Amino acid sequence: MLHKSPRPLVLCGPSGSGKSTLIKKLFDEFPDKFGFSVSHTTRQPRPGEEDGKHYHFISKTKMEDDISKGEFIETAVFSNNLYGTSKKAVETVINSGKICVLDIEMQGVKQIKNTSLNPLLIFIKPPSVEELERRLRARKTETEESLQRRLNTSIEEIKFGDEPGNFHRVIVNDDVEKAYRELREFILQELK
Ligand SMILES: Nc1ncnc2c1ncn2[C@@H]1O[C@H](COP(=O)(O)OP(=O)(O)OP(=O)(O)O)[C@@H](O)[C@H]1O
Repeated sequence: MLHKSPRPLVLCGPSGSGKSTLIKKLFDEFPDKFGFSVSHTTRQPRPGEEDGKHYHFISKTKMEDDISKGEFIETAVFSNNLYGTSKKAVETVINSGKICVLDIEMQGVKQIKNTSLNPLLIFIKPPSVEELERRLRARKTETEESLQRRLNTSIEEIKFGDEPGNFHRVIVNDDVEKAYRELREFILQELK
């Protein structure tokens, strides 16, 4: 018998809002249930990031070439770098029988709404832009310039997240355990 695959999950939110932290908790608790759609990016790896696990790190020319061949579901320019989800990345997870989890930004969400993927859309919202700045500074992954770019973009992203109808759920990541409980309950309820 054919089984319809469960809806993919999309987590979106400003850089530093806590998407990776929450996704990691979900994978730690349910290693066999969820699988991560590994995005492509032209940005440099951060310390500890593995090619093929956190991202597929790719050159700008190769990525532009693959985009023109129609290999991507969504692409975005963020902080001077290209990001995107390849059709293959999502297929790999779905074919493994797991629920596909995508971490994508605002432009990608707009594009994915026009596909047949029909994902559950979750916005991870920081308690404030000031707190977002504190977290990004504490993470020590950004230069002053890329930090400012991320903070500037976050204002528009938060507006998009708050707009009724754009997401199925908005989760404020104030206390991380509380945010995770809310995420977990929402997902398990929706995917029952
Ligand atoms: N509720 C929280 N309270 C305090 N710090 C947090 C909280 N959630 C996440 N953090 C910390 O904030 C930083 C940003 O979180 P994280 O890297 O998960 O964000 P992100 O949304 O995945 O960012 P990016 O889009 O840049 O990858 C990390 O150092 C993380 O440990």
